[in-house]
Amino acid sequence: MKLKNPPVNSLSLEMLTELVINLEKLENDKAVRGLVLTSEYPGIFSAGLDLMEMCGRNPAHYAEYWKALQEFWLKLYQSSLVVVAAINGASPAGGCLMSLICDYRILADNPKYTIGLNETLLGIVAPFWFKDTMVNTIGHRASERALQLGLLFPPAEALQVGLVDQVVPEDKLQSTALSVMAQWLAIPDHARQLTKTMMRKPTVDHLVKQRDADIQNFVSFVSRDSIQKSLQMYLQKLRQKKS
Ligand SMILES: CCC/C=C/C(=O)SCCNC(=O)CCNC(=O)[C@H](O)C(C)(C)COP(=O)([O-])OP(=O)([O-])OC[C@H]1O[C@@H](n2cnc3c(N)ncnc32)[C@H](O)[C@@H]1OP(=O)([O-])[O-]
Repeated sequence: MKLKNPPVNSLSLEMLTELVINLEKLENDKAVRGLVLTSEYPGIFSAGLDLMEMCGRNPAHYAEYWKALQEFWLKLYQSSLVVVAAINGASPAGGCLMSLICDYRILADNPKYTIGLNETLLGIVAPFWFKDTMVNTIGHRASERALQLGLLFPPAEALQVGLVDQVVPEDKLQSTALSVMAQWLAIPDHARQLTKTMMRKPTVDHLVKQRDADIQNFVSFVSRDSIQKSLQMYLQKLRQKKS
């Protein structure tokens, strides 16, 4: 599956909805057992959550957006398919989250392709289920440091901390993803799927139990004037960088 939402594959409401629909289609297709997730635009895997969905909208919109994000996370994190992320570009914040909920991550070796949960740099806070997903991947201490500092790791560091499983030359990314997929598909589906469920259930339950409270929390957080100001300033910085 190639992510294709120009210019930066941000996770807009529409994009999240499409992703969930397409995942469902693939999961219902008995001929499909695995999915390689990559970007149509080499250089950018995904810029993460769409800042335009979080700026200057009303509370009902924020609630709808957050619910769609939760839905996507729940769907992909619990997918019966083997999901390999072939990360061919920058992967900040929600882009990193999307890779973390796959089963295996391969990052193309390019110093510009950084990955991490950088929310604090925007003056916002990664929610507990982003944090849980990261802790499950790289452990508590490394997550605490990465989250507080909003670290975006270049490939060698991402590999060292365990945020990705492999770093390969850019032209080997797709072939590596396919050989990793073959290795995972050699395992009987039912045993692998039950094991995945067993490993991920506590993290899933944590969110499922608090879904509504988490939505309320996001809505009141993102509606604050101070947060709106931080997000606007960050967007302005992105635009200035461009000019
Ligand atoms: C509690 C909440 C938790 C939050 C989690 C998140 O994921 S928060 C998200 C955290 N995400 C980040 O911190 C990542 C921020 N983004 C980046 O760091 C870079 O865009 C890049 C490295 C992804 C690509 O670099 P590049 O030099 O190739 O591209 P460029 O920089 O020139 O951008 C092109 C256009 O896209 C625009 N735009 C960009 N991102 C977003 C976005 N997320 N959304 C919407 N729009 C976005 C940008 O403004 C510009 O628009 P313009 O001026 O044409 O109207």
